[in-house]
Amino acid sequence: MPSRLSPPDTPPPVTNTHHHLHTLPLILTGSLTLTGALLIILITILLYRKLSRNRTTPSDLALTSPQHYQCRRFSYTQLRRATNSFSDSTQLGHGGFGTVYKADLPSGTSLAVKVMDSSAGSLQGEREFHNELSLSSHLTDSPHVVSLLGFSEDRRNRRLVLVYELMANRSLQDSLLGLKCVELMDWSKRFEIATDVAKGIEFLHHCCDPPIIHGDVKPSNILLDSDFKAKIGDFGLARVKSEALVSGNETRVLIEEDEMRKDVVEEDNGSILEESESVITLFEEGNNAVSFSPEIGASPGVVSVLSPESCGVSVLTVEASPPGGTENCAVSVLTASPGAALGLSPEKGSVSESCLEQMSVESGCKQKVVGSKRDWWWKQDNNGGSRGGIESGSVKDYVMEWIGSEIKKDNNKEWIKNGDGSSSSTVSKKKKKKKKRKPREWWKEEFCEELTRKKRKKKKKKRGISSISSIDSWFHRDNDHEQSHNHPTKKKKRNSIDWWVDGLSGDLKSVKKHSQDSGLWCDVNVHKSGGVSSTPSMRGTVCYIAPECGGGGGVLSEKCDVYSFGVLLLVLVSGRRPLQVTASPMSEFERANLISWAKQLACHGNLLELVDKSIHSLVKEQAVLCVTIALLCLQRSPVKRPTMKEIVQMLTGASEPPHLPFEFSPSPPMGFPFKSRKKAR
Ligand SMILES: Nc1ncnc2c1ncn2[C@@H]1O[C@H](COP(=O)(O)OP(=O)(O)OP(=O)(O)O)[C@@H](O)[C@H]1O
Repeated sequence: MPSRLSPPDTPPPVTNTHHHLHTLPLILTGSLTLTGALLIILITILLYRKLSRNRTTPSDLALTSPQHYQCRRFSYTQLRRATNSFSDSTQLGHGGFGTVYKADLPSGTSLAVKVMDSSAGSLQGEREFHNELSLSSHLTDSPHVVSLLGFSEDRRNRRLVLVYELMANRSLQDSLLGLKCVELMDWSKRFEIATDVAKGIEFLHHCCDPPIIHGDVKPSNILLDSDFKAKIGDFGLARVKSEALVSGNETRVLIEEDEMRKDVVEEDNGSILEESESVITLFEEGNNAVSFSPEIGASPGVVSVLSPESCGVSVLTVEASPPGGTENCAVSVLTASPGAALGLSPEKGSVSESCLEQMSVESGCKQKVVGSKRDWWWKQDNNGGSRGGIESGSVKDYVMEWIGSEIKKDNNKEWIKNGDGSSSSTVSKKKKKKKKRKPREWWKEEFCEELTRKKRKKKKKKRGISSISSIDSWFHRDNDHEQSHNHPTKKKKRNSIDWWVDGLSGDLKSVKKHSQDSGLWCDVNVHKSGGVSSTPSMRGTVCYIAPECGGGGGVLSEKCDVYSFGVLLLVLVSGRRPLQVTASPMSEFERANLISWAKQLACHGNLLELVDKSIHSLVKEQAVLCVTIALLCLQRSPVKRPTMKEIVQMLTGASEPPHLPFEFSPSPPMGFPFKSRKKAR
C-alpha cells in the first residue's frame, strides 16, 4: 500500500498580523512624535508671532486700537505706486513733520498722502499721526473740515502715512501768499473763505462733543478745494477740550515786581546778580510779571539775566557764583541781547560788545562770550516747557534781534540813518529837539531813546535792581493801552516798540526741530526781500498763537483758536504775512507787524488802509467788519474775545455788526464837548 506521504510539516504561514502588531507601536509612536513636533513648531510659531507683535512699535499697537478701525487702512504698496514711489513730482507740500504727496489711484481717484517724518527721534510726527487718527471720527460731519480718509504704514521702514481728500488748490498759504491766485483777488472769495473757516472752527468748538480745539489755525492749515472753498486741516496739534485744559507741572510762579526785587536781593548775596540787575527765566502773558527761578545766585547754574540798562537784554550763564562775593565768578554771555543784536548802542551808534564789557566791569566778574544766538534761543527753549516752546517774551526778544539783523544788513543802512544821512548815534539827540517826529522814525527813536534813558537811570542806581521793573516796562506793557483807557490817571507811556511787537507771541515748538535739522537758529524765514514768513515751516506759529497759549505750558482753550482766527482774518484782508518787511524797509517798517499796524489804523479810524490793494469788487462794509472782528479776536484778555459762534453770526449778518474794542476805537475830536457846550450857552 502506497504510503501516503504526509506533507512535510511546514511551518504555519506567518501572517502579517504579528508583524503589524510589532510595527504598530512604532508607527504610532512615530506619528505621535511627528504630531507633537508639529504642534510644538506651531505653538512656537504662534508664540513667536505673539511675542514679536508685543515687541512692535507703539505705532503698530496704536493702529490696532478701535478708533483706528474707523479709518480705512490703505495698502502701502498701492500708495507707493500711486505716488510714483513718493517722487518729488507728486509732492504737494512739506510741513514741519511730514511731506504731502498727490496719489493718483488706478480707479482715477486722487488723494493727498502725508508721509510722516520718520527721521530718528521724530516722535512729534508719530504723535501727530495718532492724534489725527484718534480725532478723525469726531470730524466727519462738517463740510468745513478736511476729511481724513485713512492711513497706511510701511512696517519695514517704519513709515506712517495719513490719507486725506485732495484739496486741489492746496493751502491758503500757497494760494494767497505764494501763488497769489487771481481767484483770491476777488473780495467775495476772501470773505467766503473767512466765513467758511469761522464755520469750521465753530463746528469744532460748538458741535463736537467734547469740543475740539484746533491749536494751530494758520493759512497753511486752511486748505482750498477746486472751487476755492476753505476747509480746516491738520489736526496734529488738536485736543479735545478736556485734555486741552492742561496747566499741570509747568505752573509758573508769578512774582509781583516788588516781591521780585526783594527776592533777588535776598538771593544774590552780593553775587553777580546784584550787579546784573535783573533776573528772568520765563515770561508770563500780559501780567507785567516775571517768573523767577529760585536757584538763581544760590548755586552754580544757568541763569538768564536781562540787563536793559546796560545794553538791552543779555542772557548770561552764571558758571560759578561763590557765596563770598563776585571776585572769582565767571559769567558767560551766551548771546547778544536784542539791543545788542540790534547793534544799537545809543552813545556809540554800534554794537553791544561795549555794553557787555561795561557790564563785566561793573559786575566785577570775568565774562566771556561762549555762545551764539542759537545758544540763547536754546536756552530760552529749555526754560520754556515741555513742548520745547518759548515764551512770548522771547518772541519779542527774537523779533528785536531780527530787527537788529535787518538793520545790520548793508542794504538797510538807511534804517539807522536820519533823512539827512546822519547816523543813528545822533538820532536821539536830534530827535529831542524836534517837536514832531517823522512817522517812519518812531521805532529807531524808541530804541535809542529807551536805551539811553535806561543807561542814565542805571548810573543813578548803581547797586539797585530796578531793572526788573525796567524789563517789565520795556517788554511787558501788554495791557497798557487798556489800562490807560480805563484809568487815565494811571496812564503809562507805551513806546513804539511795544506797539510794534504787540501780538507777536508764539509757541515756537518746532524751533528746536528746525534748528537741529537745518541749522537755522530760528525757523522764521527771512526772505531775500527782507520779508519774514512765519510759515510754512512753523508749527504753533509765532504771530498766530495766542499769548496765553505760548510756550507749551499755557492754557489751551477755544479762545486760543479765536485769537489765531483773528490773525488769519487780518492776513486774508491784507493779503500779506503777519510779520513782513518789504524791499523798501524804511517806508514799510511801521507796517511790518500786521497786528500792531491794524491796531494803530483802528485808533486812527482808518481800517480800510489795511485792505490788499490787489483786491477787486471790494465790499467796504465787509472789509471793515472783518478787521473789526479780527481786533476783537486779538484782545489780550481771552474772556473779552468773542466765541466762534458769535463770530459766525457777525460774519453772516445774523447779529449786529460789532464795535471795535474800546482801546482801539478812534478818540473823539479833542475839545468837542466844550465847544458844543459853549455854543449851547
Ligand atoms: N489734503 C491736502 N490736499 C492738498 N494739499 C495738501 C493737503 N494737505 C496738505 N497739503 C499741502 O501740503 C503742505 C504741507 O502740509 P502739512 O500739513 O504737512 O504742513 P503745514 O501745515 O504746511 O506745516 P506744519 O505741519 O508745520 O503745520 C500744505 O501747505 C499744503 O500745501
